[in-house]
Amino acid sequence: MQALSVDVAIVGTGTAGMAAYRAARQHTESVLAIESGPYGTTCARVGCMPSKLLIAAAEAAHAVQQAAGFGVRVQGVQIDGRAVMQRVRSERDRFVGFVTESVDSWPAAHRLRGHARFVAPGVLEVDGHTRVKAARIVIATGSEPQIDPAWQQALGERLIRNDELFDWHDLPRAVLVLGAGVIALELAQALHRLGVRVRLVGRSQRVGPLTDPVLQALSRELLGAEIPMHLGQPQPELRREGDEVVLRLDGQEERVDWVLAATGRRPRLQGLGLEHSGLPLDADGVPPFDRHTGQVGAHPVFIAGDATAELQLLHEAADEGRIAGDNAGRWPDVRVRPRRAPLAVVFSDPQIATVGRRHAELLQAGVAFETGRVSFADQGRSRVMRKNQGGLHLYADKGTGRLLGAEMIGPAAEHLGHLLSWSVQRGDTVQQMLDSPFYHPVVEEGLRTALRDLQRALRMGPPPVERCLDCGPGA
Ligand SMILES: Cc1cc2nc3c(=O)[nH]c(=O)nc-3n(C[C@H](O)[C@H](O)[C@H](O)COP(=O)(O)OP(=O)(O)OC[C@H]3O[C@@H](n4cnc5c(N)ncnc54)[C@H](O)[C@@H]3O)c2cc1C
Ligand SMILES: NC(=O)c1ccc[n+]([C@@H]2O[C@H](COP(=O)([O-])OP(=O)(O)OC[C@H]3O[C@@H](n4cnc5c(N)ncnc54)[C@H](O)[C@@H]3O)[C@@H](O)[C@H]2O)c1
Repeated sequence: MQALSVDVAIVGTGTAGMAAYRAARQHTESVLAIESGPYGTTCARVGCMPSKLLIAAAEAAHAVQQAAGFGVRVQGVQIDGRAVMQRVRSERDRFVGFVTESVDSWPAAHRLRGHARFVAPGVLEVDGHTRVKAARIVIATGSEPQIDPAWQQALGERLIRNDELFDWHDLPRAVLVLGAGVIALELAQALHRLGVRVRLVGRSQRVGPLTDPVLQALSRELLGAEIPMHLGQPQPELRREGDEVVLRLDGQEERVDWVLAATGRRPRLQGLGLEHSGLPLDADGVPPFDRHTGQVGAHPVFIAGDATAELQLLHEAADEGRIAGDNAGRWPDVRVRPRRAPLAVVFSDPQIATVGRRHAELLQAGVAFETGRVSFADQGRSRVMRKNQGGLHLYADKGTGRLLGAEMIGPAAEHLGHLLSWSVQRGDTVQQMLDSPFYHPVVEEGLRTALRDLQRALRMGPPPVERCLDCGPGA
């Protein structure tokens, strides 16, 4: 067996691992990045990018189908499933190509292929061919779908994950989506809009990530009006029949080609030999770590990205990788790094965004806060575009009026979410936000209405003017 000794070993070359590699290399040339799967990152290969490519095709189909609402009639619309999937795959491959080019540019001595696992503290064995002694280790192994093994057994290869979906060469006839979280909503709606017969089955009544009860109910109502949903089904009755899966729902049988499991992702830590690492593990088997340094206790081990079981998002993985890699490189001079305000977006239609501290987190922490609300049902620009549905709730600290967080489902949530998270990070007060420019007619005028409502709730401003004409019609 080959024996290597390095300053920093990085397990996993996804987004977090690649960022860790670059940061560690600022301090030492003795870096080894170990990868067991294909290069290219989850985000580019089977996550963010192919899902948004599929959604983009679905948006195009939906826009054509909705054109009649503007008096524009389109006849003979056809969705060419093969062409849709061809574009998804070829654009996906282009994004993956950029990533692999980057990894290929690293010195060969810095790259090792194979599955790494701890055999002792500071020692990794890679596929039985190499033993690596590392002064510092970064765990950046990502996450994997958590799937009920009983479904796997009953459905075999008809039960798929997002990974398989993006390799389709054509759109199927019918798909059952298990779960009502982020992946389920994005993919179920996209497939539905592309003409696939979709059934979404959720175990509870919850739809998507919003925790504010009013907005959670609105998510259920708005998305449930379009995507055929069966909620409150903890044990759906599923059986395989040849190449089909038969689902029994409310006494009726449905036949689908595929069952997409979108039931959450857990850190990919099994098989990593953590029991030999000398690291403490929490009840879920994850090493507790400091999110400002990435360090696990006082050990020379750092963890980053989806492997942390925290926010499973691309920008968080990149930040965590940079922090962990920099600290692994500079160890023992470990530095504390500030983190960004939380921001998460679901690319459903309407989009969903959460910013800063969510409603449930504020309640749980016993924070004294007020809420400002706006409905987009009558918001001017949203109505112009026939996107006038949804709501935005803003939460601000009583006494200081600082924005703490927001939840929304509605038009342009990806953009409003950014404005709001920047304000949360800066510590803006509601008054400072209201003093900022608002153009007319834009969706952001809806945000201004919510800010005015919040200012009134905080008792820091007058009640908002009903149908304020100097704000512009429909603001
Ligand atoms: C369908 C889908 C859509 C998504 N959409 C978005 C989005 O729109 N926006 C967003 O912000 N986020 C999105 N995400 C989340 C985002 O993709 C992840 O948060 C991010 O990719 C995590 O990066 P990572 O580096 O932690 O993990 P990964 O990129 O998965 O990298 C981990 C690497 O570690 C390797 N590895 C694991 N174990 C070992 C081992 N023992 N030895 C060697 N190598 C190992 C794996 O092979 C893998 O290459 C999406 C995720 C999915 C699944
Ligand atoms: N737009 C984005 O940024 C984006 C898109 C896709 C994925 N992601 C990331 O990927 C992560 C994983 O996505 P996800 O949708 O798999 O997770 P999720 O946590 O959003 O949703 C999981 C869903 O599965 C259900 N579920 C869990 N266990 C179940 C069981 N045993 N039976 C039936 N249902 C069950 C839950 O009730 C929930 O509806 C997200 O948390 C997110 O961080 C982000």
